[in-house]
Amino acid sequence: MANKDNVKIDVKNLNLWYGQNHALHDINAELYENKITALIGPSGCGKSTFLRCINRMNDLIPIVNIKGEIIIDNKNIYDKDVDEVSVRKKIGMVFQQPNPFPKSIYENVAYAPLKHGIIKKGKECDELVETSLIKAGLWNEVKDKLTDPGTSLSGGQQQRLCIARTIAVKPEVILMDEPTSALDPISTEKIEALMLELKEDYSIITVTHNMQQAARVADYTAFFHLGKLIEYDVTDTIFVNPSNKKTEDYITGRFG
Ligand SMILES: Nc1ncnc2c1ncn2[C@@H]1O[C@H](COP(=O)(O)OP(=O)(O)OP(=O)(O)O)[C@@H](O)[C@H]1O
Repeated sequence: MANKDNVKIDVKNLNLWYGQNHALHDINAELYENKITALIGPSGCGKSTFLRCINRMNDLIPIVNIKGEIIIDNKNIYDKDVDEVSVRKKIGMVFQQPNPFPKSIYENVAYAPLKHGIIKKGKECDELVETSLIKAGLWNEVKDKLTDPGTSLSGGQQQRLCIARTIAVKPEVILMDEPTSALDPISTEKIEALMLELKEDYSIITVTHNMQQAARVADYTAFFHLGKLIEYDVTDTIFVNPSNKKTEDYITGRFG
């Protein structure tokens, strides 16, 4: 796959084991800046595992063993001198189930930037909360009730709140693990529109079971099967003219 896009994340010979279970096999891929990359494939093929490698979330699981490199801005994030907290600040994550903190809407967005010392309380913080909520497309719906609990919002609003919370720490990459699978079609549409806006500022990697969603939003699509990256290309090629029979079978619904 030859193109002019800038590489943001370079994955080299990545292997991962959960104890004896070899879950990722020799993954090599260049993921691009200001693009949306969709990870697709049947259940258990390793999509979420791969996604979690990109912000070192698998480090939290004791039985995990990882070999290989993930190079972001010329630095392997698995090098010994890299601490995983700084990685997670740079690489934000949005989960399948919206998971606001049991705090107000305002505090959900302000908590991490205050904790990391990115901003001070007061005007600076108010501004960051506002711009993050605007970018997440939620400001107009919540500006008059910032002290209400985050959990009082609808599921779709909660997911946009989680996106605002992620943006507030100024990441460069946003990982999304099935961000719309718990949402209704209208909320899904809003999140997809938001993803297309956000890619102007961030590189987005998203796991999805929804083929239409991948086709609608992703610039690139990676098809995984049994822990292997079978095919990775621009989305149109994957959906219209895949080179691997397994990809074609999956896309056309013959398995998975
Ligand atoms: N925390 C864990 N501990 C042990 N094994 C795990 C863990 N998480 C995932 N696995 C195993 O790793 C393999 C890949 O799972 P993973 O969740 O990455 O797949 P997936 O493609 O995201 O699946 P799904 O679409 O169902 O979410 C599976 O065999 C799974 O059982």
